[in-house]
Amino acid sequence: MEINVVNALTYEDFVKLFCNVVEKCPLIPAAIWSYRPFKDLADIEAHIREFIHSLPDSGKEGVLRCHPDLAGRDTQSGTLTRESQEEQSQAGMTTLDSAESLQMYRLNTEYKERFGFPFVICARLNSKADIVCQLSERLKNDRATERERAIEEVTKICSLRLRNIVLSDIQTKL
Ligand SMILES: NC(=O)NC1=NC(=O)NC1=O
Repeated sequence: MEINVVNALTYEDFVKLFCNVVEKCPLIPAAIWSYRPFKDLADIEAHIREFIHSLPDSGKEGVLRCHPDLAGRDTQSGTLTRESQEEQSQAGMTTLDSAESLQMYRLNTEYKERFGFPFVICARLNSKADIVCQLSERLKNDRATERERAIEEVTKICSLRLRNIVLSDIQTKL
């Protein structure tokens, strides 16, 4: 899809297209619409990254809290967003055996109790083993370090979701 097609979108169509590039945070495309016309896809990504990095710590933690746990309640009950469902199933999070599920539940719970927000990682770029390893490793971080690390993962998830939209045919998305 040409960037000039994106730039020509009405506000409503722009937000409808990009509403979930950051999980359950339609405020973000609603806000960056003000920066059109965009030079290219990287320009859209840069504005989203800038918006998130300019948030106060509470805002960043709010963005993180909008993410469903990996292999969590939403995954079990099938209430994930389409994007999360695809990402989690691709990382093997939807076909864990009972021991793996219990391990993810315990690690996610420990992580949330320690940091006050859920563990977030770009599932498309990690295997099941990577995710367990990262979750165990990142538990050792201090809160400020881990908040930034998790936000880094949010921007990776966002970049992949943006590419998926912009590099596919826009007409099928509206
Ligand atoms: N807690 C999470 O990391 N959730 C997710 N990561 C993804 O890439 N998709 C998700 O739903």
